Amino acid sequence: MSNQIEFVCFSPEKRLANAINIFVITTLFYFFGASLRLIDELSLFWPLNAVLAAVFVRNPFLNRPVYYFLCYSAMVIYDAFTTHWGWQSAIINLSNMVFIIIVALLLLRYSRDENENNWAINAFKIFYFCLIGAVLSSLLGSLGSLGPSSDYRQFLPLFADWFSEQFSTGVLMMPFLLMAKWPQWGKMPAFHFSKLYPLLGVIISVIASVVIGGAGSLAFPLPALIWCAIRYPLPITALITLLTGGMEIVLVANSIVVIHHSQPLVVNEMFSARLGIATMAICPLIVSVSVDAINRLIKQTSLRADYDYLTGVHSRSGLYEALKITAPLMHKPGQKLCVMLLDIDYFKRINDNYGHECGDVVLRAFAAQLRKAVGEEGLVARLGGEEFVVACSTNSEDEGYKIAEKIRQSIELTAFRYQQQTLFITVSIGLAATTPEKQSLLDAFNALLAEADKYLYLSKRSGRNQVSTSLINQEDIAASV
Ligand SMILES: Nc1nc2c(ncn2[C@@H]2O[C@H](COP(=O)(O)OP(=O)(O)OP(=O)(O)O)[C@@H](O)[C@H]2O)c(=O)[nH]1
Repeated sequence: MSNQIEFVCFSPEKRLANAINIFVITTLFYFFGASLRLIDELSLFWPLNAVLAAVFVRNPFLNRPVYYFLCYSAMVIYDAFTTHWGWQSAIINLSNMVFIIIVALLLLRYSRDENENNWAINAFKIFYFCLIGAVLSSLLGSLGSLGPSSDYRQFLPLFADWFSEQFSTGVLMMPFLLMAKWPQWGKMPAFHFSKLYPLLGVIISVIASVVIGGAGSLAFPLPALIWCAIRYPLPITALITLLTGGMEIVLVANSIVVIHHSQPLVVNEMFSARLGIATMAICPLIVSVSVDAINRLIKQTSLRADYDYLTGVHSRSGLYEALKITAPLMHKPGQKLCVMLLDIDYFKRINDNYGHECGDVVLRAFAAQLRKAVGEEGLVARLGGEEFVVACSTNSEDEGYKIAEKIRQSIELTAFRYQQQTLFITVSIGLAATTPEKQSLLDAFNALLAEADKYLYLSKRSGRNQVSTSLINQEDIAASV
């Protein structure tokens, strides 16, 4: 579980401060929960357990018996001062501790190492761990509430009340308490009103629950909440979900959302149930739409892995993108498109003699040298291994040949360094050029690449470290370089 907001009041070194703070937080939230209590000593919300479980998860160093004991003491002392003191208080508060300890330990044991991107998995875990914690603590709590001489037929309703409260408060609060982080105001994106649509959707659907009523109306905010999940960061979604869930519980408890009777609109239970089911049915659809969008994004991203990770020059797909988008803007009508295919000579020997890491260093330096020689106007890409391609627009074939020869010479003269070693390499180049008439630059490039490949082969066969091309009188130009 990510530890994004440190609870500044806790630190592994300050044990006394930790003890005092644990005591104070327990007392404060006990007071808060007690203030919200309704009938039968059960509360509508009992935030204390979720808050303390989150404190223990976010500060793993607090997970020691002494701090658990302090929590328990604070609860019992609060009871002693405000209501009653005795075995019933001891058992009921023990049930609180059961929830806190079980949920905290399970989350620490199974979720601590996962990063926050595993939200879906963590959310499931929070759900199940709260379920386990709520069942066990409610068993104890409802027994404690009943007392020895009570009517045991009351046990089930008491357990149901206790359980539903513990479980719902835990599931609603824990995600927010665990994911919350301070907003980074400096990095906030610009505000657009459209960003509020999902939140407005939640508000409108809660209002619809009040107006329409019935059991199904409780599901009305679900699609808008999923919309929030897609549009907002996790902590914000968790906060909105917490507020919406809390609001719904308050509305039902106060009969503002009536789930048993018809409301101002003439509705029956079936109407509400159908609406609720339809609302829920659309949620998987929303999720699937978002998953589809993510998949398309991933596909697009992998297609547009525009740069080679090792050398920083274009990858093959990046080069194609550039030939489609940027190169046509720079290529003037009548200019030549020159394509050079380059292959480092005997590169395998570098790997064999100095290791693969040295090979990587040489590839990186080679690519940098290539970019320098080609300049801003030309495109450089790594096709794979030690094979590179250069595409540039020139005013004549001679100019293309001169660039190729300049590259060849600069590589030959460069001292490549790896650790204490100084290495010299050479490169073989195949060159092809044409004036693209009706063809697109990309089509012309593909045709030239095949031709350049043939001349590269010729360069290799003729002894390497040379430029081969059919275009011009190479000796004349070489002499002029
Ligand atoms: N270090 C490193 N080596 C690579 C990389 N990609 C391919 N190679 C190596 O490049 C070498 C290419 O060897 P060959 O295709 O035999 O060519 P060569 O030794 O350059 O010989 P010629 O091309 O005939 O002059 C192989 O040893 C590959 O393992 C890489 O990313 N890093």
